[in-house]
Amino acid sequence: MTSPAAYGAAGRGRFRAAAALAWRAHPAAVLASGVTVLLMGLVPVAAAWLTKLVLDGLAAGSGPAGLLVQGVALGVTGLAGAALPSVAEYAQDQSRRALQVLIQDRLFQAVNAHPGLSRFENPAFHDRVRLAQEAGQNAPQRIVRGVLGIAQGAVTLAGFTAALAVLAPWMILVVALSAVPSVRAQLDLSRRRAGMMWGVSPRARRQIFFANLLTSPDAAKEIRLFGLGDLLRARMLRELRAVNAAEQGLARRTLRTQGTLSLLGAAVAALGLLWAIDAAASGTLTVGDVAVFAAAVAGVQSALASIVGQSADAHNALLMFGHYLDVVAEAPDLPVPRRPRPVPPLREGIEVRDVWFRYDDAHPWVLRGVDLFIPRGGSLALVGLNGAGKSTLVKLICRLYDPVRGSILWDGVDLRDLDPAELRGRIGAVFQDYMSYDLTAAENIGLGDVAALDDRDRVEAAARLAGVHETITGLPRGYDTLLSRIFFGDRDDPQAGVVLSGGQWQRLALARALMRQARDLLVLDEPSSGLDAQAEHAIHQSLRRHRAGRTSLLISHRLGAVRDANVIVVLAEGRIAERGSHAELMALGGEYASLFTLQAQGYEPGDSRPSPGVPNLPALADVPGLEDSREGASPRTTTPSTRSKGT
Ligand SMILES: Nc1ncnc2c1ncn2[C@@H]1O[C@H](COP(=O)(O)OP(=O)(O)OP(=O)(O)O)[C@@H](O)[C@H]1O
Repeated sequence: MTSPAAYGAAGRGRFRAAAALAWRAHPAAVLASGVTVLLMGLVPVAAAWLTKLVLDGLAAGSGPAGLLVQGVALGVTGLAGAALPSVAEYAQDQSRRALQVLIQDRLFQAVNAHPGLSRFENPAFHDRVRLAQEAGQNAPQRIVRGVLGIAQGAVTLAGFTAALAVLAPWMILVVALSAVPSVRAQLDLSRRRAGMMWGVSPRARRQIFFANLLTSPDAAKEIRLFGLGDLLRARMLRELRAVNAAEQGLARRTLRTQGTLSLLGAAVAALGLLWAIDAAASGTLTVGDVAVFAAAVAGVQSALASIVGQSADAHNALLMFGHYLDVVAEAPDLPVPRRPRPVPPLREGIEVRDVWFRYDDAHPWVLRGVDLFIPRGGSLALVGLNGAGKSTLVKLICRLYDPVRGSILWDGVDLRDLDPAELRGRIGAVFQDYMSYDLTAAENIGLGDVAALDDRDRVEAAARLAGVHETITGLPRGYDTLLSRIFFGDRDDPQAGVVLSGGQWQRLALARALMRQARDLLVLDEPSSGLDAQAEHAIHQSLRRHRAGRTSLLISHRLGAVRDANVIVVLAEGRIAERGSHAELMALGGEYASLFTLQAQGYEPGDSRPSPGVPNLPALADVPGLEDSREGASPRTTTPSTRSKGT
């Protein structure tokens, strides 16, 4: 557990960070807020004293002329009391808006600064980012407002304490003592609130996940086909109810605590007032004194309550702000060298040297001592069954993760010694799980090379290479057509989206990678899995011409597409099982040969025999629940499939 001293130091650090941010975002608004809240602290004290002076004057028989100054002052105080809160709110809103921009900017700079993928696959990171976003929206503002509120309460408290010191010093002690349990209870509640929010965070995340799933265009088809709507809705509600139950528990505790504290405060005020009335009856206090006494007791209590409430809120905001500071200060998920070596154009090649990798210590090894070399200008194809580790190896070559053991070398230099951004600047890649951006067709392609985003000639050239140019020119606004399933509407509306087919999206993704055609290494992870046979053939012809003389790494389950690679590497369970040219591997008669033969057989009529070395799948009729129940149905046979995830 954190010690109180360490906690205090952390709290002070967070406060300094929040104050510095607020000042940096909008100094004038912070100054204006400070001045207005201090004046607001003085108003009730001034009003009470002026009221006392007016009442005492009236009791002493002064006429309107004698009380003119006090009356005008009382009016000005009332005006200030009415106007200042609006001015303060305006200044605080200005500060809040400026702070939000600054904070979101820093938060997402920090998120972008992670060069790898591991953080994004870690649920705790997502929880922290979500809380950091929530905290970033309002925590610094709450902290600053809390401190200003405390200052305002302190001014009011000092004024009324002075009044009580004159009229009934013992009452200061009674009111102060009655505030002690309030301070403790509010701080306890604040700590519980921060703990509760962290505790329900995974549930809140799941609730958002289910809610998004229910409206996601990607999921809509399966949800309807499999009738998943009610199940997902029930799961969403289960998470929401659990979050609500935790909040409800805290709300009940807050109600109990605050109810008890209010009763205690009312009892103290009632006792004081009884004493004041008695003292006035016996002539110890004037009528004005009674008025100022009643205002002072109420003022001290409400100033104390406000100080305690503002401290608790600021304390809670400080705890939440900790999540933001943690995310912003988090070290990059992959170590980035302080002085990275430059990444010159590839001269010799890329070497994977005895690479072992697993996603974390609890996971099994995905790659087990992989060695390979992609010479400059050469093409290497990776093949293997699902889960063999092909995409993982590609991600390591792009340094989205670091090998657990072994290394990957770019012209003999370990990737760990290079700047990841510079390295990626030398690579063009399309991944199996490519992105479809709700942007125009031109932007979807141009994002492959941000510097050439507006270079229509290059965008078109990449689109032609990927065989998608004709499709795009046939769209209502050609390259400027918005491609989207979210922003969908009237055809004449420039904001309306057009929906593409899966294969068309895949060609766009390929075109995006081909924007980097001049880069040193082109990585194509299943670039054609969603294409029809004709398109696939055309694309591979085009890529073959395009890849000639360029360094490329190709993954495909369609072995016909990789047969002309210089070297084909067969991965099996994270190890290299075979390597060689197509002819060499066919002559070897191993796994590649059996997979290739099997695929070739798929195009021959009437041969459904399983090939050696390829896992055989059960026939559908052998799978429980999938027996063919149709009467007289002829038995069905299934052929083992090597289709990729993307198909
Ligand atoms: N982000 C991840 N976290 C944990 N395990 C992962 C992750 N990505 C992949 N894996 C695991 O690593 C193994 C290899 O996956 P990988 O995607 O590299 O295989 P692949 O050969 O590309 O398969 P496919 O042909 O199906 O695309 C699989 O067992 C998979 O479950």
